Amino acid sequence: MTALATRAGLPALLARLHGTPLASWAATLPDLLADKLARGHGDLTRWQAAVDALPALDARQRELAETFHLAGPCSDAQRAALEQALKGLIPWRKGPFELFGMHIDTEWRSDWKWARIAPHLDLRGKRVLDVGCGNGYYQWRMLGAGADCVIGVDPNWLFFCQFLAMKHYLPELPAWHLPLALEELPASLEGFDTVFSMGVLYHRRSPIDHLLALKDCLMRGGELLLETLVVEGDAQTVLVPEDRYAQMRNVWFLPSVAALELWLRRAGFVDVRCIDVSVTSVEEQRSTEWMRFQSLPEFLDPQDRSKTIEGLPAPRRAALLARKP
Ligand SMILES: Nc1ncnc2c1ncn2[C@@H]1O[C@H](C[S@+](CC[C@H]([NH3+])C(=O)[O-])CC(=O)[O-])[C@@H](O)[C@H]1O
Repeated sequence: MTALATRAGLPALLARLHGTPLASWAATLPDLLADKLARGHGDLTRWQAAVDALPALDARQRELAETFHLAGPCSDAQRAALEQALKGLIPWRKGPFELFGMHIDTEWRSDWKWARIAPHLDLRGKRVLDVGCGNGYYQWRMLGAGADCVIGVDPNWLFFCQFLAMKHYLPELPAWHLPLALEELPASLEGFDTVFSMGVLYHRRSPIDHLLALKDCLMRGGELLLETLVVEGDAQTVLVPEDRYAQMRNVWFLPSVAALELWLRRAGFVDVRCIDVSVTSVEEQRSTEWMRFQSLPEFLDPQDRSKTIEGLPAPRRAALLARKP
């Protein structure tokens, strides 16, 4: 097993999943990951070096329930080394993270989204899958909400390395990040109590197939939390952008909440309900020192912030809960 796979905590993951419906899948992961790592990504060596440069620090105080905050003894020299290593993993999109007196001011206030969603969930003792987990920000917050273990999948190698940076300080916590797309999981895993898909559906060309794949990961009675971009309208309203949406190229389907509820029911979910609809503000998504590219303020029409720069409805996101019967 490569050093990176070991650092990703695969041996502990295999031990954790022993005796569960996920055990046979887990057994395939070392080879799968080794194969992925061999093909890697051009920048992976640089990002890996940044993770390797993180100073050894004891995060003896941790707060994951209310926010992400780690603290413990840290000299000025160690804090400078920490900052340099973490800046080697820029851009930081999801967060914020507070560690050893350093604040990573990420592009997104992901804590705001979590505050809207978390009160509607009971994750205590649950085995959770976070599809499109990004850098794992929510995985740590899910543990803070009492989840028993959280596996995230996301094919992005930078986000994988950002996750490893946090795991460096929380090595024994039951969170794992696998650099895989949902489509790379086997059919009918049926091993999770709760599955999250946040910010992924609109990137999929076949949204109903995405819902079916998420259902396949759930045990009977398990719960899906689906969060995605929506538009206003009735059960037959869906926006398909002609080209870009808020400058993003790979956006396909933006349904209304009613249409999304219908899709979920057609995909075989029950107890479908919308728990939140929020228009994304320019305070929630913006450029920062840790993400210097353009962000939402530049993607909206400067004369009319209710529209994107392409003249489409500005980002509005809905979170829905649904159960697998
Ligand atoms: N097929 C796929 N399988 C798994 N992951 C994928 C796939 N396609 C894209 N991704 C990943 O899905 C994430 C979408 S971001 C949401 C992050 C977090 N969930 C959030 O809710 O902030 C979008 C946003 O900013 O909302 C990216 O990290 C992709 O690499």
